[in-house]
Amino acid sequence: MSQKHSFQAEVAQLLHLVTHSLYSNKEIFVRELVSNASDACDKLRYEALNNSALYEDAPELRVRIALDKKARTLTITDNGIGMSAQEAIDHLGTIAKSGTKDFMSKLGADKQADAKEQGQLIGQFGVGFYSGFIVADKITVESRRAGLKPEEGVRWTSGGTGDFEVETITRPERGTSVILHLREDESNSADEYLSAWKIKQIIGKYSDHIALPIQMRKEEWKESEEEGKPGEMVTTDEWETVNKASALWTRAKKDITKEEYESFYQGISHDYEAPLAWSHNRVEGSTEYTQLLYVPAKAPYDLWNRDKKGGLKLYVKRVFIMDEAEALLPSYLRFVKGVVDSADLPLNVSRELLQESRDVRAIRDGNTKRVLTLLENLAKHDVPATDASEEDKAEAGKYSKFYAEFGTVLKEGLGEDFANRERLAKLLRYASTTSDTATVSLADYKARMKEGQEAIYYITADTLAAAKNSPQLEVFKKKGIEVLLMTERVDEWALSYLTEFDGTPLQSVAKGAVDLGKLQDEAEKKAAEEAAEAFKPVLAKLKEALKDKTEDVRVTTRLVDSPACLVVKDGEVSNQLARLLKQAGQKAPDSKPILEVNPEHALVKKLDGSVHFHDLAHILYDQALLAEGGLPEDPAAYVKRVNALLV
Ligand SMILES: Nc1ncnc2c1ncn2[C@@H]1O[C@H](COP(=O)(O)OP(=O)(O)OP(=O)(O)O)[C@@H](O)[C@H]1O
Repeated sequence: MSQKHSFQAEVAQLLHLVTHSLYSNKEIFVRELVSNASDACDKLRYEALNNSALYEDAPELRVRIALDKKARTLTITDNGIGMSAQEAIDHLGTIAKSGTKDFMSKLGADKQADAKEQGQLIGQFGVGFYSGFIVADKITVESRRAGLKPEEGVRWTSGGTGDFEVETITRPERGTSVILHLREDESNSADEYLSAWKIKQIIGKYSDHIALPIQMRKEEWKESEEEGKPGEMVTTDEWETVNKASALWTRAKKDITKEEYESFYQGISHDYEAPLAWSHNRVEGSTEYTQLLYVPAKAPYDLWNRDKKGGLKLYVKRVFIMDEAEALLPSYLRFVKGVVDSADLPLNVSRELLQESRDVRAIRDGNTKRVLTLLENLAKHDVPATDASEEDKAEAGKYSKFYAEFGTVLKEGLGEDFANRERLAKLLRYASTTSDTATVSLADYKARMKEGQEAIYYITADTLAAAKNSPQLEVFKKKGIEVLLMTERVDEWALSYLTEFDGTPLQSVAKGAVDLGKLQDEAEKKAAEEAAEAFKPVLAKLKEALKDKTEDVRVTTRLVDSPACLVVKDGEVSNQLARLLKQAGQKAPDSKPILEVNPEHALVKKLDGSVHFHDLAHILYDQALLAEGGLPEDPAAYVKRVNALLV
């Protein structure tokens, strides 16, 4: 008796996408189904650690692929953990991963994305089992969970539209068979997957690294018995292993090709693109492990999400233990993908135990160092010297590409990883008053510093345009002093952890009094002091008029063309960050800014003795706020005041 069930809405949606947008990359279904089969064997091996009876009489784990040209089926069979009827209903009818669910609804809402983009996007999540429907118009799954009786097997059938059927069957052998009934259409393009040669080629491409043997029926050349007729390849009953069947990371580096490294990455990450770089090492010493770490070329759409599970696949002595072992990397490196195989951890290690293990801490430190070294190498060769080797030239541009994708999260490291702060600081890149793109390193900046310059100057703003045109920059521009322009939300927070670089302090040009030190000559200093002295009575009146809005009003030399600007005290959060915090509904410190005025400006000069003093004072303040991207507290009052002066 079979029972009908409906797919969860998201599955139906995913299935629609799978069949409509992945046609350009059909063959990935082999990788996905073989990877599920291999996972099922990993799970069995893991559960059997405590219950060896689960192996029944078949301890040799393997995956078999059988082709039936007449029936037009391709069957992938594993003798792994298998599924009970309820598990088949739960796992093959719903999407458990909440990330994928969110993503599906986002994708559904974004009608702009074309089919190819959608294909690439869903590829990031791994469509998994459902990818079978790219080539099949019906899938039958027959399974029996290890430990259950033969009569407790299950058959799951679906045409990949709204529903699926489930019935109980007798299945003596443990594990799962996924039977794909290949799609029949005008071109019968799915037929190519009935060719053993084709399947072997795909396995070579995606699944060579799978540690289990993947077997297919051996084919042999048979001469024809009839005279004059040509011979042909015939399928024998014998199974042969068609993959290398050794975990890639356990092999020696020199025996692994670039293509193998890349396809291994694609297998574990579901990424369509090749990785940007990788590092593969066997670490010996007090903690022994193998690490294979990849930096992807593209950031996932939810990279910013600090709660997103990142992390590496953890193996202990080649036994798969868990995915997304986040304890193996700090959060700011959550984009790194790869594998760690430890020789020391206990096989029954849990996520909780990982957090406390000293070995894990040593592995995490080791992984962090490796990734930083990898990035440093990319950075070093980003712009190759003219006499660089071909190998070095191949690395050109990779760091810029990396930084554009992942620079923002790397910055989180300043606040998170104190031990590596200096190394991280060297990896940072910013736009500056001499470069619109984020290519200036702190070391480049230092090398270009003016004679007598004592600080690395920077400004934070919402946009590059706002940063570039900010009044606080005027004196720096006039004197030809470079200022770093920072426009990311994380910048100010991150820089609060980096007060100096290589012995030179970092100084926000919007915080504290401007002190150009030796960059200002004596005559300039004297003129400024005199101007301040002469301006004292006006200042006193200004302070009084603006006492509710400002902490202080003072004369400045940082302005050239603008009448006024707002600054905050050293060590306080900038006005811009305070606004961001408020917008995000978070508590922002309620400190008042300091208004700095330019005594040389016509508008400021006009203040003295003006009948409109009060209005002018408020306009000055509101304009300073507008100039840095803020809004007057009472915009209507501002407009009224300006208009009163205009008419
Ligand atoms: N061959 C199999 N043996 C046992 N269980 C399986 C098998 N194939 C799939 N499953 C079960 O079905 C679930 C869903 O599979 P699916 O491939 O859609 O997603 P996944 O494997 O969890 O995710 P991903 O493929 O992105 O890693 C699996 O988590 C597993 O529980």
